[in-house]
Amino acid sequence: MTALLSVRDMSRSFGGVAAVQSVDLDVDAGTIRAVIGPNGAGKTTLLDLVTGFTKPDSGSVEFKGDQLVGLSPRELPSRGLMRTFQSARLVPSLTVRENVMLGAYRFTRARFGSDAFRLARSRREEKELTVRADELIDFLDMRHFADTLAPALPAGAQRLVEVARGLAGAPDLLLLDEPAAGLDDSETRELADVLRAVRTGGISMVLIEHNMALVLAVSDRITVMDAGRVIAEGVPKDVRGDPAVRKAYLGVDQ
Ligand SMILES: Nc1ncnc2c1ncn2[C@@H]1O[C@H](COP(=O)(O)OP(=O)(O)OP(=O)(O)O)[C@@H](O)[C@H]1O
Repeated sequence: MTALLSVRDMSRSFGGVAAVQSVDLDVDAGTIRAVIGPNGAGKTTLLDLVTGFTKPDSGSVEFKGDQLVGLSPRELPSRGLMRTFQSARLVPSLTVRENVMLGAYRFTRARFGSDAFRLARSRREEKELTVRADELIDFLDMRHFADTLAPALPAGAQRLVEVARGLAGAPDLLLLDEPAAGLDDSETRELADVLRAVRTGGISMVLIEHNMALVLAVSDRITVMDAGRVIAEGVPKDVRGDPAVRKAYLGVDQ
């Protein structure tokens, strides 16, 4: 089976720091791939390399058979790739619904055509986007927040809005950078249910996460990084028992 996403021999240094060194990463269609590792392991840099926010020193990224290296981040949503960020990047002057709608703008075509035509189309598209955003907001059980300005939300809820915005782009692959940061235990369990439902809906995911309960609950395969390198890869049961992982990630020597 060909992987949906295939990262090969990816490297990037910043000055003397080898943030990512010869990393391979595969994500099969319909699966969740977790990337874990201690602070500074290179997880976010890897995501930045895949999504064009950082240029690699060397390496390739194949997604649905196309090379992504050299593309700008803006080009990726229309190819079916969406991401979230480590700290929520919601637009503070917009409501939850409007923030979610932003994720779906790749579906709008109103910028083409004559003015009158454009206006009519833009109204219709705005309505479609609203319906789409509300479906996702309902899916995340956040209808009571739909008209709230994003900064007024609790931190945990803001993370979920980021996830909803990513889903609004109807991606084939959603890259999630620490979606459980700031969530309490019950919110994290809800997030696990959401991610499983998203996978059932056919969307694959890369999950960068420190919360091991979430990682073990939802991941099909786990990649473990330390100091820029992959030190282990496999199904959760095997990775959890790997001595190198326990030493590097959990700080235990047995
Ligand atoms: N733009 C940059 N300039 C200089 N150094 C950088 C830059 N981005 C990342 N680094 C360094 O690269 C290394 C990997 O950082 P990265 O943020 O990818 O790790 P991480 O695994 O995501 O960590 P965390 O779990 O804390 O988010 C770190 O040593 C970091 O300081």
